[in-house]
Parts: sequence; structure tokens; C-alpha cells
Amino acid sequence: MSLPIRAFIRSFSSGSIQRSAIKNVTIIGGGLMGAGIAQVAASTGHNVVLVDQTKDILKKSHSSIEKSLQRVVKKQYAEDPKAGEAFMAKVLSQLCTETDPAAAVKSSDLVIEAIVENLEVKKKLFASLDKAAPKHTIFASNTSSIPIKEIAVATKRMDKFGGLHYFNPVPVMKLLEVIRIPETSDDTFNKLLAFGKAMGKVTVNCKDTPGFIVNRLLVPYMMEAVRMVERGEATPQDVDTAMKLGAGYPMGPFELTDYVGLDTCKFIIDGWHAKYPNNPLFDPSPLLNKYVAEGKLGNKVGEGFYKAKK
Ligand SMILES: CCCCCCCC(=O)CC(=O)SCCNC(=O)CCNC(=O)[C@H](O)C(C)(C)COP(=O)(O)OP(=O)(O)OC[C@H]1O[C@@H](n2cnc3c(N)ncnc32)[C@H](O)[C@@H]1OP(=O)(O)O
Ligand SMILES: NC(=O)C1=CN([C@@H]2O[C@H](COP(=O)(O)OP(=O)(O)OC[C@H]3O[C@@H](n4cnc5c(N)ncnc54)[C@H](O)[C@@H]3O)[C@@H](O)[C@H]2O)C=CC1
Repeated sequence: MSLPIRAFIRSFSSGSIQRSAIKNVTIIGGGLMGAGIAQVAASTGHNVVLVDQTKDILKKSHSSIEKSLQRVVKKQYAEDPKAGEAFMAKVLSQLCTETDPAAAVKSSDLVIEAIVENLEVKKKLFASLDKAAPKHTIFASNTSSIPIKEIAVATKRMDKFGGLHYFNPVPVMKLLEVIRIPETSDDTFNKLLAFGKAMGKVTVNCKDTPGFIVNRLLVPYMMEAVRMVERGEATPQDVDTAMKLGAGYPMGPFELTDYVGLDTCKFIIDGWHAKYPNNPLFDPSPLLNKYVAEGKLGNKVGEGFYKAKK
């Protein structure tokens, strides 16, 4: 059952959110998604280790988690700021950071990978985690577009492998796609579903098909918006206004591309184009490529199709 964010935090504080067998969670990648996943996992009573490549990156992840938590707490505890402070301190005490993935998975029940959208990099990571993690540890990838099985083959625990695909911003978006490959055991899949529910998410079961459910529809839509601008048919501003006011979307496709990250969008579309070269829905975009080459990666760097609001 879906919960608005306030009710969700309240239900966690009062202990009414469903518990799962998974208590210790390692999240690899402390960017946009990893930081959000870490925040919500810690907010729902899990012990979280967040891993990234350097201490500096992890400092930024920690500060973005604190900012997001402050937003949540400010509203949830408007009438009881002391309780809000206590909640925030408890959440932060359940979250630690680490730069060594092997050390971070030593007592982990579940590893969620949220690193760069690149198959070879993800496989290399999982192959090394497979050697370092205990036998019972479940592995999951938050990939947007790479088949889960292509990543899982890097390990010898395909029965304990699945996909957990979160949505940005993780503290707000209620959906979690839970993906199984043919090798995923029922026990693993049920544990992943229960974990998603314990995080307060509404889960949908997905097969390991390109883009699962949401991105199979969202990616062609966003790319067609970019192509519309390339053809000179409309400006990004007009497309965004049209889709917000005419279709009721909270963000237009260009605002959303900036929010997701243009580099991530490019990784996705390039990957699908290489795999399905004859599908025009997955054609790469010269405009997107140009922005990425110029370093305009979206809100995370301050500029994409738009300049980010301060
Ligand atoms: C071409 C390739 C494409 C590939 C795509 C791949 C990506 C993926 O694999 C999958 C994805 O994630 S796709 C992206 C999915 N996300 C969306 O569609 C977000 C759309 N935007 C929104 O929902 C709202 O603008 C949003 C919720 C973001 C902001 O809402 P508002 O505009 O109304 O702004 P606010 O009033 O500031 O926020 C509303 C409530 O949410 C709280 N909030 C927002 N951001 C937060 C954050 N980061 N942390 C904590 N709380 C946050 C905000 O405080 C407010 O709360 P309430 O006052 O209680 O409602
Ligand atoms: N941006 C979005 O809206 C969404 C992205 N995703 C997926 O989540 C994953 C991460 O995406 P974002 O968080 O947006 O990317 P991001 O670029 O914000 O963060 C990626 C992080 O991973 C770290 N990293 C890279 N290689 C690493 C390694 N070997 N070990 C440890 N850390 C490493 C980077 O330093 C960076 O901090 C991708 O697979 C993406 O497709 C899924 C849902 C939504």
C-alpha cells in the first residue's frame, strides 16, 4: 500500500512498517541514486554501509543525505523539532561510509549496486564482491537499462541475484521494480520483495526485459522529445510546458533529463542502440551527445538543458 512521505516516516517512527529478514545493507555508489537508497534504507531501520571510490565523494553523499533528511524531518516533525532531531540522529547513526567494497560487504545481508551504468564496470565489481561477501548475501543491481542476467553472470551466486530498480528522488518516489532472472530463487525474490516493502515502497514484479516496465516506456518518450527539438519542431521549454500542463506530468522531459543526468541517459540510449541497432526508438541523439561532450550533465553539475536552480 502506498504511503505519502509524511505517513511513511510516521509509520517508520511508530514501527508499523513491515520488517524483512534483511538487516545489514551495503550500497555501492554514493551518487544520486545510491545516496537516496542509503537514506531510505537507514530511515527504515536498516544498518547501512555506503561505498564510493573516494572519501571526498562520500562526504558529498553524506551531505546530500543530511539535506534530504532535513527536508523530510522539517515537515514531519514541524511541531516537535526535538523528536525530529532525535530521528535524524538515529538515522545517521545507522549509516556509515567506506571506500573498500570488500570490507563493506563482510557482514552484509544485501548488496545494492548503484554505480555508473556500464556493464563491464558493474561485472568487475560484482566478481570481486562475490569473493568477499558471505555465502548468504543477496546481490542486486539498480541498473536502469542493462539486463540483470548480463551482470549476474560475473558471479557464482545467480540464485541470489536480482534487480532492485529505484526511482529518483528515492525518498519521494514510491515505486520499486523488483526484477528476477530465471536463476533467481524464490527465496531470494521473496526476500527482495519483503525488503522493498520494509523500505516503504510499492513493489512491482518485473521480468528481465529491456528497461523493465517504466524505462521501456519512459526512455523512448524522453528521446522523442529530444528529437522533436533536434527537428526544430519545438523548444525544450515549450515541450516541458506542454507535457506538464497537457499531460499532467510533474516534470517535462527536459527537466526530467536534467534531473536524471544526461550522462546516464546517454549510457542508456547508447547501450540499447548497440544492442538493437534497427530500432529507431533507440537511435542516439546528436543534441544529447553534444551536451554530454560539453560536460552539461544536468542538475548534478549545475547545468544541462537548463541551468540548475540554486
Ligand atoms: C533518455 C533516458 C531516460 C532514462 C531515465 C532513467 C532513470 C531511471 O532509471 C528511473 C527514474 O528514476 S526516472 C525518474 C522518475 N522520477 C520522476 O519522474 C520525478 C518527476 N518529478 C516529481 O515527481 C516532482 O517534480 C518532485 C517530487 C521531484 C519534486 O516535486 P515538486 O516539484 O512538487 O517540488 P517540491 O515541492 O520541492 O517537492 C515535493 C515533495 O517532495 C519532497 N522532496 C522533493 N525532493 C526531495 C528529496 N530529494 N528528498 C526529500 N524530500 C524531497 C519535498 O520536500 C516535498 O514534500 P511535501 O511538501 O511533503 O509534499
Ligand atoms: N539517475 C537516475 O535517475 C537513475 C539512475 N539509475 C541507475 O543507478 C545507477 C547510478 O546512477 P546515478 O546514481 O544517477 O549515477 P551517479 O553518477 O550520480 O553516481 C554513480 C556513483 O558511483 C560511483 N562509482 C562508480 N564506479 C564505482 C565503483 N567501481 N565502486 C564504487 N563506486 C563507484 C561514482 O563515483 C558515483 O558517485 C546507474 O546504474 C543508473 O542507471 C536508476 C534509477 C534512476
